[in-house]
Amino acid sequence: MLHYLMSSPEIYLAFLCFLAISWYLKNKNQVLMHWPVIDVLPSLLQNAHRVHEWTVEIANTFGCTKFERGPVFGRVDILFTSDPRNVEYMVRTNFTNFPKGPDYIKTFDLLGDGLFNVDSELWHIQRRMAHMMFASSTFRKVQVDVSRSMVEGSLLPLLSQVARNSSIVDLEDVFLRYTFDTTFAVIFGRNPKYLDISFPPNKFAEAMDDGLEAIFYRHVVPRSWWKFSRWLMIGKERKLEKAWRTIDRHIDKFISWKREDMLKGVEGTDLLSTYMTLQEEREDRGNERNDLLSSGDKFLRDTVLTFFFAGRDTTGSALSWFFWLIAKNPRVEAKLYEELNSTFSKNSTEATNARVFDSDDLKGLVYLHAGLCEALRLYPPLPLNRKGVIKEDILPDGTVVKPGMMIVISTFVMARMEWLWGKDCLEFKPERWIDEHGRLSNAPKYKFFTFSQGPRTCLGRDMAFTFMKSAVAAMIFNFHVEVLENQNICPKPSIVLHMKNGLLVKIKERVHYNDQKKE
Ligand code: HEM
Repeated sequence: MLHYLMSSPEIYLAFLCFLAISWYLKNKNQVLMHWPVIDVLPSLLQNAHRVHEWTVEIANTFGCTKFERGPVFGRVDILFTSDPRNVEYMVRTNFTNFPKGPDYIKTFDLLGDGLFNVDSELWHIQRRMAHMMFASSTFRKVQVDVSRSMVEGSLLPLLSQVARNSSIVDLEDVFLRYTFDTTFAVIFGRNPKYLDISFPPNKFAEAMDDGLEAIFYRHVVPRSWWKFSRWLMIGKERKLEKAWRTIDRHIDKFISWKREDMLKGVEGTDLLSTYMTLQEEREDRGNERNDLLSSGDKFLRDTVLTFFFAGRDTTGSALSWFFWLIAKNPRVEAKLYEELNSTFSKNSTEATNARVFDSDDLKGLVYLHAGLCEALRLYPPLPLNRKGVIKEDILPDGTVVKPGMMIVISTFVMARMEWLWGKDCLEFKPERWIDEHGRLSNAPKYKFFTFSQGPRTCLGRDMAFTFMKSAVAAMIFNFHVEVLENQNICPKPSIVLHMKNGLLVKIKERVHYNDQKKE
């Protein structure tokens, strides 16, 4: 038989094809297929469009920790884990052994040497500086004032207009515009008015989106491939280059504006002004240490871009998923409305006649806080986190990790594990976050990594809650959001958990509001 096959190459080839096709058909429904040489690359490419759902399937099939090797030509050992014990160990207990690593900064090179990217001493210095700012009462007040004025001056008027026209609007687009304006205002001290009923274009926002998209693709294709594309300047890398130039041009302009303001003696309380003032003070003191503050506009560029990247898309994505969950759970919406109604202190605005909540009111809204935490659990805006390894170590589940390995943590998977969150893990239940005394419960915190934990925990968590709460409270109190039926709502394959197709809704003004107007 073998002799016969060898003497007829066509038959031999056909036989090989038959074997390969049968093998493929037999294995094609497997969650992960291992091919010779290219290993799991075809599975990754095949599932890239639904990467978050795929990671859940992997965890359901193989358990919440799985080791894989990349293709031969882009060899990298990857460990996927969603075991909270491992995550806690890496982000807190033995934090110093799990830095972001040099590969991270190369992949996210657009962000330069900003806080998000760097490790060791460079990270310590920046973290201390940024922490001081985020903890200051002045900066907290800026956040409260900015969110209130954006909700009152832009968000509610826009939604009233949409309601009056009975138009259909993509709520995710609205929220990304809202968080663009709020984040921009706290960082640069100006309102760019991206959230407007005319839905204006914005080159800076578009460049940020393109940059994010290219960075995501760097996670899907082998490292050698995206580096080769970069060298040739083709595909997503070309798009990234263009976005990079646009971003730099804009940030240069924002820094110049600020410098002009400072020369005119205009004092700002935004982040950029604060960093620039620190730089000036350093120069005035004649401090010769070659530290970050003396590294000029490059430091300012990397810092403000990092804050912008960290704050805008994450918070916008969280709001979109929250409203989708509310639409699917009218019981929760009713309870939220009840809580808002009993809290509202009479402070309606002249401009819109709509009602916004002040920061003291927002602090006491337990059910609202619980609802947001629950949405952030189910749809973590940063669903994947990456770590490197310095020294060989053993994770709490017994997995050995070695230098050079890439560890990928999925908080999206974590929310979907029955053994961790119970049989109802897929349900949207704000009650999970409230104890028997009606107070916010501490119990779920040890398994909640949406903002990460430990020394590198999110710096903007409170800011995100401020922006989200002001928007959600005013929206639910004044409007009912009706999500259009038959939409395919699913996560977009991206670094940030956006919706793939947006969220189309109609807006209805609440009846109670009209009733009170008549009084
Ligand atoms: C719902 C909204 C947000 C979520 C879910 C979120 C989540 C996270 C996560 C998971 C990390 C850790 C990332 C890592 O270790 O690689 C992080 C870090 C960070 N976040 Fe947030 N974030 C949000 C909003 C914000 C906002 C509004 C800001 C402020 C502008 C901000 C600033 C930062 C910064 C500066 C870091 C880096 C901290 C460090 O490396 O030391 N975040 N965030």
